[in-house]
Amino acid sequence: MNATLSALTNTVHGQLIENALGDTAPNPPRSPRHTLPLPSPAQLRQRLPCSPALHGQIAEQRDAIRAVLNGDDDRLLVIVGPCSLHDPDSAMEYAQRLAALAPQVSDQLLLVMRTYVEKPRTTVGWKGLMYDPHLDGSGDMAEGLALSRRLMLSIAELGLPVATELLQPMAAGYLDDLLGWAAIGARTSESQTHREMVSGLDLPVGFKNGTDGSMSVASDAMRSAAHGHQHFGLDEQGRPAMVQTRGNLDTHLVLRGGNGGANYHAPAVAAARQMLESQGLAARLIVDCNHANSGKNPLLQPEVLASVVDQRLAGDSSLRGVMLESHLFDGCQPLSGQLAYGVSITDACLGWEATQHSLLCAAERLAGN
Ligand SMILES: O=C[C@H](O)[C@H](O)COP(=O)(O)O
Ligand SMILES: C=C(OP(=O)(O)O)C(=O)O
Repeated sequence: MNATLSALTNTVHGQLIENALGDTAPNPPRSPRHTLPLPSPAQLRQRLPCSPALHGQIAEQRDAIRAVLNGDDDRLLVIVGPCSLHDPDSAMEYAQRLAALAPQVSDQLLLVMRTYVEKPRTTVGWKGLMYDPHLDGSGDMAEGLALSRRLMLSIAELGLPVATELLQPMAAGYLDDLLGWAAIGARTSESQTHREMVSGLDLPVGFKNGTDGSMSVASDAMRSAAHGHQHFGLDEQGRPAMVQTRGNLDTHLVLRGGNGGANYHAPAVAAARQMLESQGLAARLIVDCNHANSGKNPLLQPEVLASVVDQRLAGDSSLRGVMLESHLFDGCQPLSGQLAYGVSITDACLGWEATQHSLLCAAERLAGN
């Protein structure tokens, strides 16, 4: 390994780019990139298979989520869990708690676990378990893919529907058979490549509004993804392929706020609904309670959730779901030194106790108690 590569593997995250590109980096690599082989999606699926029973469960969960989003089931969809998974033990402890809560609220809420293994970064930072499972910048993506798939399988085996953000279209084939729901994030809703990918997925997908608050990038995305496409992609064996898709009608808008502030209050929700309807799209909305809707203060998420419940009780049936960023404990921590157990290393989260309390309250209020 040359000196720059070894500096990359030994350096704390956040310093990586500086060390790789900075003036002081010894022996910069001659080639601007270096490649290492990865297994194909088919190889990983064969190594970590989804059993026929689990496959059936996931198909039923997708239909249940579709029924909520279409309004055939008037429960509220709740996509809840860590901003990112970085430690299998705390991820599984969280999943076990959520799986125990799910039946207590299932008359009113359909719980789905955020199982996020890829993180879009504003500039640079840790990009998720799939990219760097050892949390040390070594970028062991082969292990990252396997660990991500193993975790999703274990969470699904607890009976929970699994949700993730699909960020790298080439990586979707390693995991998409395990998903009940997927998001396209605020930074990629405008991307044609992501819209093409969604058009070939057989699952409900939420497009987030842009980081600037623009809702039209998401409605354009919904219209694009509803169409069939022909696009460049990979087949199951990882070979370059022309992919032909059928179009995905199970998409919706996720309101996450933007640079101008929150967009979960009734006037913004009404504007979103009107915009969708004026374009011939179904008015199906999910409110992300964190990000710009909480001003990145995760402890405000219960207030956002309570507002969605108020709006539902006042008769707004376009609000079909919410998303919460929640971990075992409140807050977040930098990725350096000894990490505290159950605390996010990306966006700050709401701790489990407050999460459970707000979901129980929401269920009780929706039940009319
Ligand atoms: O939810 C996650 C973050 O908001 C997103 O990944 C961007 O994070 P960053 O601005 O810290 O890079
Ligand atoms: C990155 C996320 O959100 P957004 O795309 O809204 O910033 C997320 O939900 O993890």
